[in-house]
Amino acid sequence: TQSTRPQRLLGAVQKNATRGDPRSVVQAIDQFCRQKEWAMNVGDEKGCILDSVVSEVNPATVLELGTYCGYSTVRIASLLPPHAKLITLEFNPDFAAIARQVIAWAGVEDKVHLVEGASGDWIPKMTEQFGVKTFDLVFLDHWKDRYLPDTMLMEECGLLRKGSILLADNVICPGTPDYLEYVRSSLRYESQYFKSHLEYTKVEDGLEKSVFLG
Ligand SMILES: O=C(NC/C=C/[C@H]1O[C@@H](n2cnc3cncnc32)[C@H](O)[C@@H]1O)c1cc([N+](=O)[O-])cc(O)c1O
Ligand SMILES: [Mg+2]
Repeated sequence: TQSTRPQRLLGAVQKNATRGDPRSVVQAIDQFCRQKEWAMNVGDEKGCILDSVVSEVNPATVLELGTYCGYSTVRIASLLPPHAKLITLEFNPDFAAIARQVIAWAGVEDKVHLVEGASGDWIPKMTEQFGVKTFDLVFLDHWKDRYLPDTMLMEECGLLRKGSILLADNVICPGTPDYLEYVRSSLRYESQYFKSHLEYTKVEDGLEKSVFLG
């Protein structure tokens, strides 16, 4: 039977990356996406901005919405201090299965908790299920029409504290207009746009970094 793109991406990781070396996994995926098949990873250019925000925040608790194949999961996890926890939500079981293997190949599984399920169902259960009170950093990269409702849900569930950082991918392409309007106009956020390009292309895209002011 035909393989899927995520399966071919995993194959490229197992062929070209060194087990236990997260940066080589990131590099292998970027090479696969540039030379073989485009895939919706945050990519190398926006990935550097992601890296700088993660390093600056030095978070103890991170939530990622939309694991896909685990590219940004591995990128973030490779920069986390010991004992830090990254919870990543993915509701597509096929993508989750690939991501688990990518995360394992990178050797960062001890820092990552991949939850197979929908953000809308799991955000209200974060505290009771994982003992997380608030998130220091949230990376939004799932369906673009879920960014705003899930942000409001995180606020309602008390998962954001004064200083929590939201970092959102694709605010230009494919675009998240309602989310962008909200974080840029709300008095409860201080927002900043990092201009970049859509992964592996010359099309404009960027990341929006929003600090929750409490
Ligand atoms: O559509 C894009 N991303 C959607 C990503 C979606 C991923 O998050 C999961 N998901 C969705 N809601 C979920 C709720 N809960 C859990 N997982 C969820 C989906 O199963 C998928 O694995 C996208 C598109 C382009 N593009 O150029 O077209 C570029 C990008 O960088 C992108 O991120
Ligand atoms: Mg994206």
